[in-house]
Amino acid sequence: MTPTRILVLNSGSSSVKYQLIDMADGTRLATGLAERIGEETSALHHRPLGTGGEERRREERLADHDAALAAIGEQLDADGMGLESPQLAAIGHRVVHGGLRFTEPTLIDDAVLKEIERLVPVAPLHNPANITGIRTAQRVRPDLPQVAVFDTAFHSAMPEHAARYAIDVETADAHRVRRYGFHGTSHAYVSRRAARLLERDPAQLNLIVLHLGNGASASAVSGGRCVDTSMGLTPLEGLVMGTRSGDIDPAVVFHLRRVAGMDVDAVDELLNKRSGLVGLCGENDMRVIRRRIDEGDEAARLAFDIYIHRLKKYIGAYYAVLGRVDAVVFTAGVGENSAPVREAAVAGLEELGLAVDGELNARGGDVPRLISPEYARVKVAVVPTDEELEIAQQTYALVTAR
Ligand SMILES: Nc1ncnc2c1ncn2[C@@H]1O[C@H](COP(=O)(O)OP(=O)(O)O)[C@@H](O)[C@H]1O
Ligand SMILES: CC(=O)OP(=O)(O)O
Ligand SMILES: [Mg+2]
Repeated sequence: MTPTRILVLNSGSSSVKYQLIDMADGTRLATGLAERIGEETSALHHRPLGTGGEERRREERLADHDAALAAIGEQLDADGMGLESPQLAAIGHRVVHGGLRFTEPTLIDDAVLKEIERLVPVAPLHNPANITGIRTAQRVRPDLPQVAVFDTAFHSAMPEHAARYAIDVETADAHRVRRYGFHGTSHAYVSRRAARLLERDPAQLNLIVLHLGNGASASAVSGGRCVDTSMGLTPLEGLVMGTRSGDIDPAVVFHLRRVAGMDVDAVDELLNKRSGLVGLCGENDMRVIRRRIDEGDEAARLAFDIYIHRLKKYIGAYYAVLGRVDAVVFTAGVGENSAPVREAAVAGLEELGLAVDGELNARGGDVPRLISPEYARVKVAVVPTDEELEIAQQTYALVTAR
C-alpha cells in the first residue's frame, strides 16, 4: 500500500508544534505541542486522535529542540505512529527564512540544507530550530522525503516598491537586504479560508490579515497575492510582539552602541528577546496581561495600549495600500482568543466602515466566524490558522507529483 501519512514539524523559537495527518482522507491522527523549550518548566501535550486515546500531558524539562523532538518521537511511538512507521509518506518542515532562493515547497537535500543554514543570521531565533528538526528526522528516516515549506514563500510575490528598503541599491543587492516577510503559510491559508467564510471569490477580495501569536505580523492581500507585510529582512520588523520590539528607529542601535556601549549582539538580544510585551511589562502572555490590567496594573495597561496603537497603525496603512478593504481577519494565539485585542484594534474605525459586535466578539470557539455587525461595510472575522495542515498539503502535493 502506498503510504499516505504526513508528519509536520513546526519548530518555533521555543516550541515545536506537530501533526500527523493521513492525506488519503484528511484524518488528523495526532497533534501536539512541546513548549517552553530550554526553560525550567517545559511541557509536552500530545493528543492521539487516531486511536481515540486520552490527551497526555508531560511536565519535564526539555533542555533543547533535540530533547523536544525525542520526547515527541516517544509519544508517537507509544501509539505505533512514530517516525519508523511504514505508513509515513514524508515529513514536512516549517522553515522560517527561505531567502530569495526558495519560493516554493522544496525537497530537502544537502545543498538545500546548506542554504537554510546560510540564512541563520536573518532568522536567528527560527532557522536553527528548523534545522534541528530536519536533521533529527533525517537521522531516523534517511529513506523518507523531507520537504521544507517556507514562511517567506507567500510574500515573494510582493511588488518591489513594498519589498525594497529605501537604502543604497548596490549595498542592498550585494547583501540581499530587502523585506522578505514571514508567517506566509498562515497568511496564505487564512486568506483562502476567509474567502470561503465570506462566500467570495479569493481573486476579488482585498484583505488585511493580522497574525497575532508570539511573533506577530500583518499583511495586505489583494486577489490572493500579498502586496505588503509588516515583517522585513528578519521577523523583527513591524508589530509589537511577545518579546520583539517590531518597528523602531534604526538609530536606536547606533545610540545604544555609542552611549550605552552595547555591542551589536547585545542590542540584537535586547530587541529580539527583551522587548515587545515582555520588555514593557515583564510578561508576554496576553491572558496574563489582561488579568493584570483588571487588577489595575499600570505597566500591563501601557504595554497593551502600545500593542494596540501599533496594530491600528498597520490597519490604517494597509487600508490605504489596498484602497478598498473587504475584511480584516484575526488569527493565531492572540488573534483567535483575545476579544479585548480585537475590540480595541478596531475601536474608533467606524468611519472606515469597521466595527465589531460585542456579543459575537465575546463568543469563543475554534471555527472561522464573523464578528462584525450586519451593517458593517468592512467585515471583521476570526479565522483559526492551521500552518500544519497547509504544510502537510503542500508536502503531500510535492511528493505525490514526483
Ligand atoms: N485564551 C487566550 N487569550 C489571550 N491570548 C492567548 C490565549 N491563548 C493564547 N494566547 C496568546 O497566544 C500566544 C501564542 O500564540 P501562538 O500563535 O501559539 O504563537 P507562536 O506560534 O508564535 O508560539 C500566547 O503567548 C498568548 O499571548
Ligand atoms: C516568523 C515568526 O515570528 O514565527 P513565530 O511567530 O513562530 O515566532
Ligand atoms: Mg506561530
